[in-house]
Amino acid sequence: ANYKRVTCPDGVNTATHEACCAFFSLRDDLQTNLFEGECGEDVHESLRLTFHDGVSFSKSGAFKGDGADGSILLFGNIETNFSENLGTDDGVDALAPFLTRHLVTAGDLIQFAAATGLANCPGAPRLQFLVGRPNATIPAEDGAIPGPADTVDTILSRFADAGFTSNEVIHLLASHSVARSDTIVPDHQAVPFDSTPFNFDTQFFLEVLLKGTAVPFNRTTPNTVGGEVDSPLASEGEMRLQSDFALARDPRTACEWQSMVDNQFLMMENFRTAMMKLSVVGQDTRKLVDCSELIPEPKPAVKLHATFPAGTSRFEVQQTCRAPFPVLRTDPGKATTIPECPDGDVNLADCPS
Ligand code: HEM
Ligand SMILES: [Ca+2]
Ligand SMILES: [Mn+2]
Repeated sequence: ANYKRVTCPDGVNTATHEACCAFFSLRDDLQTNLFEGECGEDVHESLRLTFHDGVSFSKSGAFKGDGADGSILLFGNIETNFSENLGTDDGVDALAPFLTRHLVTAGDLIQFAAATGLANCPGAPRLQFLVGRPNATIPAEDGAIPGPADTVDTILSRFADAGFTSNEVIHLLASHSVARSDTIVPDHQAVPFDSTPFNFDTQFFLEVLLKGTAVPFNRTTPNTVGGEVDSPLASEGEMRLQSDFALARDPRTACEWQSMVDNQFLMMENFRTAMMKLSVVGQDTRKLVDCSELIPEPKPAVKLHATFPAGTSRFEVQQTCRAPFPVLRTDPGKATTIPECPDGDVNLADCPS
């Protein structure tokens, strides 16, 4: 019965299964020495690794690899060079030391770092966490991860081959509510995808639906090769991915996308459920042990309702789904700068650590 708890070798903690014991000290180490209790860059990068590790899997056999097996950490010198994995070397470099300090597998480490770190993001769901993914023995293959310049057809078929429905693809993109690009805008890092990159809120789903007008940093044209299109908040420093733009408007996915605008709890539940799947792609779940008890209770949402950023309104919504659009307030005043640090600071150079 599951009420029996084991005492861990550390003599302090108890757990439902001894396989969970290694994660107490890992959790403290990650929170203290990497995430610092915040929803910052290292949390975002860790969360992104779950995608680049897991979606390399292929049901059809078109690509070799065992999915959420930690291959991107263990074969980082190979996989981080794939063009769609541009920028993942940051997350790999950040997590690698934890692999040597703790007796856990690389696949478990990626999922644990993502779930633990995400709990620092206000409004995030508490993710399931299973233990026991064997270490990857081979690297993933190049070409398996869809990129931001890809068509909706390409993206949906690649995700389908990894085991995901089109609805689940949209659910996973809630991750882009806590996301910034380091590689697409030339000479700029940490360029956000929504106006609240440190909050797991529905602003992302709203803002991607607004009419794009320009690209950030006074450039004249988007980096289309890099998958960039015009953003609605260029003067605030926000950018937009072509893939997000297209998925928000495609007849196959637009209604699923719109359904999460101003629906915090639906977005949380959708993401939690889709992440249960992403975290075990290619794995035999019968051999995994549930250690979800190790995942902290996430910070509550600070902004329950989506708002039109100052200067925008429902007239800028490019709606292709026929369902009624939620009625939202517009932020008062003039457009404000998007914070660059989790503590609200607007200068990247001043972020802690
Ligand atoms: C259609 C599929 C997807 C595409 C084309 C895509 C593309 C991208 C791109 C181009 C970046 C910016 C990387 C950089 O320049 O630093 C990014 C960032 C990010 N992506 Fe995705 N992504 C997709 C799906 C996902 C999924 C499924 C997840 C996780 C569940 C995810 C999580 C993230 C996160 C958290 C970041 C931010 C990383 C950071 O701030 O450092 N993405 N994505
Ligand atoms: Ca956000
Ligand atoms: Mn980054």
